[in-house]
Amino acid sequence: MTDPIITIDHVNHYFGKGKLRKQILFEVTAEVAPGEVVIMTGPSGSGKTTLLTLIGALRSTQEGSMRVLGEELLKAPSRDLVELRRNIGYIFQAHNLLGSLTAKQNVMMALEVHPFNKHEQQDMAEAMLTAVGLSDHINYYPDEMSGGQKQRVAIARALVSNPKLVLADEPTAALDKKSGRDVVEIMRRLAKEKGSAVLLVTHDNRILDVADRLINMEDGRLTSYQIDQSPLAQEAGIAG
Ligand SMILES: Nc1ncnc2c1ncn2[C@@H]1O[C@H](COP(=O)(O)OP(=O)(O)OP(=O)(O)O)[C@@H](O)[C@H]1O
Repeated sequence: MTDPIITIDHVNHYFGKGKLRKQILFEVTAEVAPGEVVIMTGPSGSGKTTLLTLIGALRSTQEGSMRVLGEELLKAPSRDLVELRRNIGYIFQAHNLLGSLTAKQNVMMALEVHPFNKHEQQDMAEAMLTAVGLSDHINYYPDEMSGGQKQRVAIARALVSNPKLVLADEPTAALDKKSGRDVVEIMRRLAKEKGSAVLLVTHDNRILDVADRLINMEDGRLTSYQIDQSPLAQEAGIAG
């Protein structure tokens, strides 16, 4: 059997010091396999983003074991974390595009640490922007694009290097129904074709069916559920 891309074992996480120290994650245990698309749902403030940033090596694991792409993150030296981050595609809420660069140049930046020449980088960036529906905006600057278009550039940037792991926090929040579906379909295709794992956090019940598996965070504890038992689906009256 192939190794999981993510293995989380009894992870606890705390914010604050001394009397203000507060536990946010409790004994979180989970695995994500290559090629798998996992969607994490859960109420605001339940710890989803905290877990995503721990998995993405953007925050130090404090307790428990966190293995990502074969690397143990607990007590890992920072140079290993830097290396690991190159193999992860991040789509977070603040899309952090560089205003002085065009859409294509922003996407090409993600290829700089990879062994492609300029010409290949340009072709790959254009192909990925086309895949997210931005073929007409390749040379636009962020200021000239809508929120949804900027989000799509950020998604193209995260996916262009075919990362083994994609972590996405509300990737469809700024998108209309069709664009939202398109981008999650692109992520799903990447997972299936390249054996990458995709873990995405969403409140968008229109995309839950894209997942192979659903997990739910509540008060810092993680549980699995079936799509027809989804708390979001039930809320929206689409259960069953
Ligand atoms: N840097 C921090 N310092 C202290 N507390 C924090 C910090 N970051 C998050 N928290 C707290 O940790 C808890 C979990 O936050 P987190 O952002 O992980 O939740 P979430 O499930 O992603 O919420 P949302 O769906 O609103 O994004 C919240 O109570 C939050 O206030």
